[in-house]
Amino acid sequence: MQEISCTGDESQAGMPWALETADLTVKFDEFPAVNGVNLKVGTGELRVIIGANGAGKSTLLDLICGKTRPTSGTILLRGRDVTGIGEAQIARAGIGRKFQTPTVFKSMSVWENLQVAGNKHFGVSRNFFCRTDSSPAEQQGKVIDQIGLGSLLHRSAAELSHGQLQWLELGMLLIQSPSILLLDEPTAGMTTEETDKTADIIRSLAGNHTILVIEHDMAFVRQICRKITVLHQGRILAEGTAEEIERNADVIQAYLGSATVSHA
Ligand SMILES: Nc1ncnc2c1ncn2[C@@H]1O[C@H](COP(=O)(O)OP(=O)(O)OP(=O)(O)O)[C@@H](O)[C@H]1O
Repeated sequence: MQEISCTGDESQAGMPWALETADLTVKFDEFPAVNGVNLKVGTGELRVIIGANGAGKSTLLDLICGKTRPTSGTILLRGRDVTGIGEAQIARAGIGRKFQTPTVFKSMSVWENLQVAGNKHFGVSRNFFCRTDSSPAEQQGKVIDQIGLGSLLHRSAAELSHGQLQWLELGMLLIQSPSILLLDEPTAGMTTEETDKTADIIRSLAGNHTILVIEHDMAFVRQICRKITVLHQGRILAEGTAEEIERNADVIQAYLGSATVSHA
């Protein structure tokens, strides 16, 4: 397994951050759901975002992937200002978002789902979006290994377990070779075994992809052990390792000590 810095504080050696937000804010009817967020994520870093319900985590990802336009502030991808350019263009710039609810085609097999995602990518947007020199077949083989569904390729997606569906959806995203992956509660509803496997998959992807994960399950967060950003009422409350965050009095008061933590 590839070892990367736990903190993400490694020097960028003059290189722009993979992802940087400056004073990022969105207001809904004057309510600031995300409020002046300054986030810096290094290339290949695995960053976890935690916070109580309503802290602004999903809205932050919505802003980064272009689903929601900010009221003010900027979003830079590798130093390029992509603020307000829209979801499709952000995807072409290399950001892939996985939501909680899988959107696979249940009537198709695992293989066919990967084919559809691959064809869409290699057929239409390869020139804009591709981050790999692999052929479509090589890319598909690599992704099948990454998500561990090699023995289920001809199984109908309708027959997959919840965890297997989530991995398939992740594979459909990976086939598009995004440089930045945004994962919204990737272990929601999973068994312990599925959660462990998901941790392995995500850890193995870090380094080659910059990854932002929203997660409530602190045991899982500790397992993937990377720098954590804590959001509270739309603002960054704290950043640090799991150990630092779990000792932080403000975080304990605002989040970890509350009953809103689902699986901690
Ligand atoms: N489109 C919208 N219109 C109005 N308010 C919104 C909208 N989207 C989000 N909000 C509000 O912004 C705040 C942040 O919501 P968000 O979903 O980002 O929180 P979260 O941290 O992801 O919470 P959870 O863990 O429950 O998913 C909440 O108070 C929510 O009600």
